[in-house]
Amino acid sequence: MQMACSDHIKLSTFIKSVHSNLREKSKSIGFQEAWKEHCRDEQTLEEYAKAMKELAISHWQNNFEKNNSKAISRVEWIYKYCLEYFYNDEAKIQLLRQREREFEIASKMEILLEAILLTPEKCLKLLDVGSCYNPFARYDIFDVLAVDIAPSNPDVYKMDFLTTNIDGTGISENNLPIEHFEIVVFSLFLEYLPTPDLRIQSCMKAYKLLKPEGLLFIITPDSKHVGANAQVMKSWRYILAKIGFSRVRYEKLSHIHCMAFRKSLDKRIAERWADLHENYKIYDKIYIPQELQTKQNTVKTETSITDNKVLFDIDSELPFSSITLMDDIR
Ligand SMILES: C[S@@+](CC[C@H](N)C(=O)[O-])C[C@H]1O[C@@H](n2cnc3c(N)ncnc32)[C@H](O)[C@@H]1O
Repeated sequence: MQMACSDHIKLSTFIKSVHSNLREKSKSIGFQEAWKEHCRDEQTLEEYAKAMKELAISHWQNNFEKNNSKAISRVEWIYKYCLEYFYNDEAKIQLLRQREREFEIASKMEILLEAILLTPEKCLKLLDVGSCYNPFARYDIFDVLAVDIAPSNPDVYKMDFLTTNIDGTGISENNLPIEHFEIVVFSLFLEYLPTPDLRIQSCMKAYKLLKPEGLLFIITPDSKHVGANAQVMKSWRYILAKIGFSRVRYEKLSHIHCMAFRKSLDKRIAERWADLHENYKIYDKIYIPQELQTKQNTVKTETSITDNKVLFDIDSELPFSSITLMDDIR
C-alpha cells in the first residue's frame, strides 16, 4: 500500500509540475512561444502521457473499483448522464424536457427557433479532447473520436485542439467538422491550458463542434467541499451561458466537479439566463484556483469579490490528491 501511495505521489507531482511549468513559461515568454516549445518537447509529452495513463488506470480506477461505496468515476458519471439525457424513458428523457423548457422561453422572448432538433441515433458521436488513453472506448453507445497532443494509446488521434480548424468538411490532423458531435468531453483538460483566455476559446470551439442540443461535459478537479470554490464555478457557469450553453447537470463528487452543459437551440436563450444572473459574473474569465490564489495576492480588488471566504485548493490541480494522504476515498 505504501508503495502504491508513493507511486501515486510521484506521478501526480510530475503531472502538476508540467502544468505549472507551462503556466510560468507562458507568463515569461508569452503563451504562443511557450506552447510551441511545450509541443516540441517530445520527451516530456511522452513521460506525461505514460504518467497520466498509469495514474488514471492503476490508481484512480482501482481505487474506485476497490471501494464499494457510492463513489463513481468521472467517466462513469458522463456515461450515466448521457443515458439519462439521450435514452431515458420518454417521460423522463432529459433531452425532451430541456427542449420543452427552451421552447417556452423562446416563445416568451418571441424567438423563432430554427435549429434542427437532435434525434439520438444508436451511437452518439463523442469527441474526447485531451483523451490521453481513450477511456470512453469501452461504451457501446459512443462512437468516439479521442484526440490528444500526446496520445498514450494507438486509438487516440494526435491533434492540437488549440490550433485545429473547424469547418464543414472532414476530420484530419488540422480539422474538425462543424456541428458534427452530440457530445464533447473536457475531462481534466482545461487545467492543462496555461491561460484563462485559452480555456474560453476551447469552450467556444466546443460550441461550434456540437449539434444544437448536444452536450459539453467539463470535469475539473477539486478536493475541497462543495462550497469552497463556489464562486469559481458560478463564474464558469456564467461565462458558458454567454457562449450559448445552459448548465443542465452539476454534481460535486469527492474530488471533482462534474458539469454537463447543453448547447441551446438558440444562443439567446442561454444568454438570457446569464443576463438574469449578473451576480454570477464574479470573474470574467475561466480561471482555475491556482491562478486565483496568485492573483488574489497581487490584485486584491478583483471585480465583485466582496469577502475573503473563497478558499482555493492549491493541491487540487489533479483530483484525488487526498487519497494518497489519507489512504481513503469518501
Ligand atoms: C490531465 S490529462 C486528462 C486525461 C483524461 N482526459 C482524463 O480524464 O484522465 C490532460 C490531457 O490533455 C491533453 N492536452 C492538453 N492540451 C491539449 C491540446 N491543446 N490538444 C489536445 N490535447 C491536449 C494532454 O496531453 C493530456 O493528455
